[in-house]
Amino acid sequence: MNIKKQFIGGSWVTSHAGATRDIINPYNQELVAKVTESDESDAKAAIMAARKAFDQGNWSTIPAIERSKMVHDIADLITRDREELAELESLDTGKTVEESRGDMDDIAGVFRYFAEMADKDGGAIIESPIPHSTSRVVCEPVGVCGQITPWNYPLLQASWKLAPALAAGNTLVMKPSEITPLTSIKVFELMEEAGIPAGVINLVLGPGDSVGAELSASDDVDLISFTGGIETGKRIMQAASSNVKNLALELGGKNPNVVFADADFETAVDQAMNAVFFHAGQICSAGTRLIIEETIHDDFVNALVDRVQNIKLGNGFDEATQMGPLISADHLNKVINYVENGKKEGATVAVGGGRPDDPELQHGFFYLPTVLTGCTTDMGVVQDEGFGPVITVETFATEDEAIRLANDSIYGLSGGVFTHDIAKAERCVAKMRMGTVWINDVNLYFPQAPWGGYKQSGIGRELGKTGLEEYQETKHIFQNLKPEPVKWF
Ligand SMILES: NC(=O)c1ccc[n+]([C@@H]2O[C@H](COP(=O)([O-])OP(=O)(O)OC[C@H]3O[C@@H](n4cnc5c(N)ncnc54)[C@H](O)[C@@H]3O)[C@@H](O)[C@H]2O)c1
Ligand SMILES: C[N+](C)(C)CC=O
Repeated sequence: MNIKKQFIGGSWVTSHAGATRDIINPYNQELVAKVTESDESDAKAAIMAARKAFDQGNWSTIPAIERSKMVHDIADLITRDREELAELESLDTGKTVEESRGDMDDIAGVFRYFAEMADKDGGAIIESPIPHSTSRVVCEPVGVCGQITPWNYPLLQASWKLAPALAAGNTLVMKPSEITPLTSIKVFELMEEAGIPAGVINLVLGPGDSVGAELSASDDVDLISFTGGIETGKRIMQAASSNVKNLALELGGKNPNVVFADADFETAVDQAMNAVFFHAGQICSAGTRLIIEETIHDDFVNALVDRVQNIKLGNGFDEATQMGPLISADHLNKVINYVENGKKEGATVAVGGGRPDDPELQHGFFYLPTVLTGCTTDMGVVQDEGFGPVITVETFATEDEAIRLANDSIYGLSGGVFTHDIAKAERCVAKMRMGTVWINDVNLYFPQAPWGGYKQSGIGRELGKTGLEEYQETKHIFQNLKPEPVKWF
């Protein structure tokens, strides 16, 4: 089996130490690929390549329209190789190929969106309050960007960083999750094919505590953009303080989905499932906290249980499969313990609550879609991000109580409200402390709208205009048109 390599300074190279890592299919634990395993010295080499390319200016100073064209070309290549990319993503993560195909379309859309933005805004003229002067603002690239991504949406999360960084004229070093590097490797091949100059894009493959830590701490990195867990985010924030790097953090969520009794019942049940069981709940914005008006609790839970027990688990490559496995044995154990703790805290398992019996699923990291009732905000299972196919159910009697429960979290990534009463929905939305709130829908995101968290769900916003601005420095340029001595001294 060929060993997949890292990409440094325009060349595909094996790691300095020669170590390798096996990439495993979480559906059956079969070997999918072998990749080179980078270490700190590889990260340093990649940072130096990005630094040199930035300082030479052969990307940052070319006309923005040329950058725009090349970022468009990357989108076209992703569309050309959509099926191959989708299959790689499913082999690596276990998610259904149908979901992966949707991801690839979203990813191509992200590159197109930022390609369009690259040459649209040349800055602004300011009305100077000083006579005989001009004042203007221009945007420049930040410099060398370190980009660290998680395993749950490997290429989607990478695209939210790669596309705006390139559009804005930066150079970069990306480190995907060591568990799921395959689509990132492939997209670096496509970016090379699109003609991105050597040194502008660099890819290192390896663990977070060495390679990722080097990117976060290096004085030659100007910005670190991280998507992943809250504890890692805190470590990166500390490391980034070494040279006061620009910092963007997209962290976890424990997202409420508030359902009022006047909501369309079928839709709310259906969407409560979509909120949490896509990709086996391994979604930062999964609606894992169902908060239902108490008058409909029993009917709602019964309807949910009826449907949840029919979710078809299996191989993501099988058209009939609705939910794949969890990412790894470690993560499966974490979800098992999370539910067991919930039971000890007093939660009741309405459906699921363990591994499936099906002999065909025994080699994969499967966990049954699970509904826990009788939950309260003081429980760990309600407060902690389990990152599995597990939904907790709480009830409320009044609108104020619903909002209080929804906001009772250290996180603030996203939330949903289901009601026919638009005024009530707007009142709730205004009080919900989250970066994204959906009314009568769940889990929607698109390149035009910003994405990010309140509270401990992160710092900054990806996507939208703000997604480009994260990769830009703003410079004010003042010019005195009638210079003469001031004679203050
Ligand atoms: N807010 C969002 O948009 C968003 C999107 C996707 C995932 N997430 C979050 O990601 C988490 C799941 O992903 P994960 O388990 O891969 O997260 P993780 O924090 O374990 O790892 C994420 C990345 O950080 C690297 N890393 C680990 N330790 C590091 C260190 N000390 N320094 C630098 N890098 C380090 C890892 O190698 C990986 O590439 C969940 O909490 C989820 O909510 C958030
Ligand atoms: C940001 N999103 C929803 C695409 C993936 C979160 O894990």
